[in-house]
Amino acid sequence: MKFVSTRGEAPILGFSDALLAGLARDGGLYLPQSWPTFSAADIRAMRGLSYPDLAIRLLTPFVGDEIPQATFAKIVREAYATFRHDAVCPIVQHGPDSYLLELFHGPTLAFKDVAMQLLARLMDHVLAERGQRATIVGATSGDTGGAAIDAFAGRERTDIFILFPNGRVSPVQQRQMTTSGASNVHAIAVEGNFDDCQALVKGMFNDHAFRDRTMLSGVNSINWGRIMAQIVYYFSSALSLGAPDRSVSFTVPTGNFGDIFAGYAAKRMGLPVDRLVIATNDNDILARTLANGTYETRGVVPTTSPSMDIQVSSNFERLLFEAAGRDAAAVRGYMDRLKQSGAFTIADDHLARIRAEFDAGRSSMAETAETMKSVLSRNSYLLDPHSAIGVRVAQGQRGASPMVVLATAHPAKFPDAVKSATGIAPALPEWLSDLMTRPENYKVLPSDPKMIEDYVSARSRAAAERV
Ligand SMILES: Cc1ncc(COP(=O)(O)O)c(C=O)c1O
Ligand SMILES: N[C@@H](CCOP(=O)(O)O)C(=O)O
Repeated sequence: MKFVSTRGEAPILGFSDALLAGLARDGGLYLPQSWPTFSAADIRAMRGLSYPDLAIRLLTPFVGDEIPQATFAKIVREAYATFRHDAVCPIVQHGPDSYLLELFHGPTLAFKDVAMQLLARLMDHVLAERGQRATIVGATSGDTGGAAIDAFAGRERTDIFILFPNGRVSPVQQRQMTTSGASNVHAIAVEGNFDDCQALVKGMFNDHAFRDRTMLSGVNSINWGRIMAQIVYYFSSALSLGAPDRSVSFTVPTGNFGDIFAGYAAKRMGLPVDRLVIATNDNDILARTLANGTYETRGVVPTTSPSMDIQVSSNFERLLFEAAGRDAAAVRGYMDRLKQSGAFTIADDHLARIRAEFDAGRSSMAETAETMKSVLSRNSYLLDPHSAIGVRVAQGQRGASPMVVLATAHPAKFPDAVKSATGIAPALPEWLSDLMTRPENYKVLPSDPKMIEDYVSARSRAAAERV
């Protein structure tokens, strides 16, 4: 399997190189050159597989022979042994034909663990085989950072630098990033919002001299390895609801568009997915784009679902590439207009293809709080604010297929928002019970590309080896 950039001007890479590259050298995002597909009979034969076995079956076509099958299987099993639920990503029913896909049973209580536990082990393996070190950079609105730090802490071949918006993540999220104590972990509180952090990370990738000197690699969903791993739970949940003999719809709390793009990938691979519904908070750029065809950035508004306080939704570029019939020049045109004027209008035929697969809705902070309260009184189920956005938006959808809402985080990550909506302060699980008293270690830096690069460069062992 080879991987191509959405902008068509970067080298075509094999799996291991795409994994280490993160962002393509032309600023684009890697995608498989063609989608591996599974027939209905293939999918039927997946029924009853454990989550790790399903992951091995679905992901092997992407990995190919670059990692020996037995090694890949061992890595997958180790990654999912870190989860506290036997099913890894269980589904629970919360209404007639309505289900929640619980993605928060990993070490840091958010869906990011599903991909990150696998990605860290895969990168470690590839780096060890090559005898190399890498410098990992990531931007986070709260959950990616904690998951990445948990997965990479203490790993000999990587130094990890996570940029988070100072004062805009929940206290639990902040401490998951700042209390690891591992010497290869560097948490950086940036004076700015998530989009600033993401722009700084992309800027480091686009500075090719810096990129090459530090052996830069990324763990945001710009990395294909992240999306790939997230495909599996679309299959696992749909299989348990009768796929491939029944179609299933999904509503996905969305920010950077990585999670829902994994649902789109699952559909391309043969899973009978009916509708993919984008659920946004007040930062509703994607809901507006689907409604009026213009992708237009506005200022980020802080909300009670901080992980989704995002305007520049990176993975939408992958969808544009697909909707444009994989026309990289069209994607470059859209991205140039975004850079120049903060907006672009999607061509009618591209928009029609997007609307054929996706719907979108928005939940305000008041609606989200009201949903947390009503689901608690109706189902005795405590939602986190991000999952509540999914539930709220799904309520406005009508269709013949069962609706699965992705429950992307545990309520204990956002105790203030949950308490103010429901009166209940959710407790952290026992393995995190001392989190709020552990000593913190992080650096506050301005949103200044040069200062961030200098900070990373001075602490990167991969860069030191190149001096
Ligand atoms: C809890 C939670 N829900 C939803 C999202 C949105 O996911 P995505 O960025 O993949 O669209 C995020 C972060 O991205 C998150 O942390
Ligand atoms: N919500 C995310 C934002 C980064 O998204 P990613 O999926 O591209 O890593 C977070 O919690 O950091």
